[in-house]
Order: sequence, then C-alpha cells, then structure tokens
Amino acid sequence: MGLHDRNKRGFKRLLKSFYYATQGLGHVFKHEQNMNIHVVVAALIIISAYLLDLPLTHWLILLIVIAGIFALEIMNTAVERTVDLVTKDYHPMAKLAKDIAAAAVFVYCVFAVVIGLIIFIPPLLHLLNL
Ligand SMILES: Nc1ncnc2c1ncn2[C@@H]1O[C@H](COP(=O)(O)OP(=O)(O)OP(=O)(O)O)[C@@H](O)[C@H]1O
Repeated sequence: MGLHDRNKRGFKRLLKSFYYATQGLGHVFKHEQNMNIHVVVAALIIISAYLLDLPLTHWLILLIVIAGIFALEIMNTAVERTVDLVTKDYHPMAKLAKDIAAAAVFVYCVFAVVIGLIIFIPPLLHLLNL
C-alpha cells in the first residue's frame, strides 16, 4: 500500500490488504522450508482426523493448533526479515531476536505434539482393540 493510501478507507483498501497479505504468504511458502513441513504435517493430521472420525470439538482444537503454528511461522519469518533489514552484520541482539522468534515456534510445536498425542492416542488404541 502506498504511503498516500494510508488514510483511505473502505472495501478497496480491504482488498489491497488481502492482496499484500497473500504476497507475504507466498514469500513464506517460497522461502521457508519449515512452512512447507508444517503444511505436510497439517495435511496428515487432517486426513488422520477424518479417517478416525474425530468429534467436532477435537476437529476445532486441531484446526486452532494448526492455524497457530502457521501464524507463528509467518511472524517468525517477519522477525527474520526485519532483523536482516536492520543489519547484515553479526550482532548479538540480532541473534537474540531471531532465536527468540524461533523459540516461540518451537514452544508452540512442542505443545502441539502433546495436544496431538492426547487427541489421537485414545482412538488409535481403540482402533487396535487395545
Ligand atoms: N545478523 C545476525 N547476527 C547474529 N546472529 C545471526 C544473525 N542472523 C542470523 N543469526 C543466527 O543464525 C540463525 C539462523 O539465521 P537465519 O537468518 O539463517 O534464519 P533461519 O532460522 O535459518 O531461517 P531461514 O533460513 O529459514 O531464513 C539465527 O537463529 C541466529 O542465531
């Protein structure tokens, strides 16, 4: 959005925002390998949830967790690009900023795995008659 557009309101501005957001999303998919891994894992989770006929509440929890991971990975990429914009040199603060942003994704992923195990283990045991 051009600087002169900042004060404009309405549908056109909303559409432009969506357009720029899709550009950002495209960049993340193109340049971040982790994002592609998240997408593959999310697809496997959704297929498994369908095959195991999980209840609606579990579907909703899984979708929220998946959306959270995608959003965090996107924000992590935004932090990386911002740091790279500020400095190309090695700087302890640049390292901290990138490492902390990556830590946010890592912590969320750990909890996502725990949530996944809690949701998937009971129906899998049932399926195996255990
Ligand atoms: N300018 C910098 N100063 C100090 N350390 C940095 C700097 N840039 C990156 N690092 C360190 O290198 C790590 C990897 O940085 P990089 O920018 O390559 O991100 P990445 O996690 O590999 O993401 P991607 O390769 O997907 O962009 C960072 O987590 C950080 O520890």
